[in-house]
Amino acid sequence: MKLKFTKMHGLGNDFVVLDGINQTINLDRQQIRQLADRHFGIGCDQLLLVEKAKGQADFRYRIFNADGGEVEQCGNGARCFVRYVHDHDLTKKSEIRIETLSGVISPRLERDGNITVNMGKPVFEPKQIPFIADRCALTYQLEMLHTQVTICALSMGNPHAVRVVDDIASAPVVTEGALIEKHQRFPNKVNVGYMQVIDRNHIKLRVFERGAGETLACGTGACAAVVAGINLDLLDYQVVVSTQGGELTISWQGHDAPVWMTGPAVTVFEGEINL
Ligand SMILES: N[C@H](CCC[C@H](N)C(=O)O)C(=O)O
Repeated sequence: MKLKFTKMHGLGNDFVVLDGINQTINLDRQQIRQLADRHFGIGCDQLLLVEKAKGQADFRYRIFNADGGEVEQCGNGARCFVRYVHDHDLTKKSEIRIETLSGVISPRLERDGNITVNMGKPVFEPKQIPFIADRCALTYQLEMLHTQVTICALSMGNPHAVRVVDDIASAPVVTEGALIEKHQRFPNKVNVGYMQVIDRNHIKLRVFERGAGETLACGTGACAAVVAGINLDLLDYQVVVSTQGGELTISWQGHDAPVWMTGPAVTVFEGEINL
């Protein structure tokens, strides 16, 4: 099967984007893993599928991690999605509504080339983790680590666990992140963010992503970290998030307000692959 694809990234979080409107796409988990493989395939953190909307939105947006699992949300991917549908003449609108497994989000192309996305409302998930939730901070014994770890567990449509650390460079992102990702406290596994607070309007962030490992940037992870930081009274309502791949601007007014994310989206190349 010949498959046309577009290679894109949002701050180095990279994607294979497929047009499921003008070509029929039926990939199984193994085929997605193969496309995402950086040696035997194209290579990406996530595969994004553009489809016709099922409801009133403009498009359906499906997201698959490099391990082949389909997930609820991807923030960097949402910015690439709107850039893609514009560049491929699938829409003339500068703001679109896209259906995801966790609801409808609306990315908007800005005049400066950046993209702003209403990422929806954060949800704190004490109910899913049987521990006493002190605001959003859950302190519990991580059996595998035999240490006391304090995290904020919340959802941006996809699950996130956020830790505040003093030094992002030495944070145990790959070792501890891999353990928390699959910890039994998170029945659907979890994305693990490590946040260093620089000041009330600036953090540094690294994320060990569920189903992909550490990525250069994570959009929903940036949203989750800012929400957690505001909730812990460490941050003001608008924050620059410095990731290894570049900067995102995240804002959240608190309570029932949605989280807003602004950042870039880049097309690297178009290609075709025999699968
Ligand atoms: N690994 C995530 C999906 C991709 C999220 C990330 N790439 C973003 O930009 O939000 C999960 O399993 O929920």
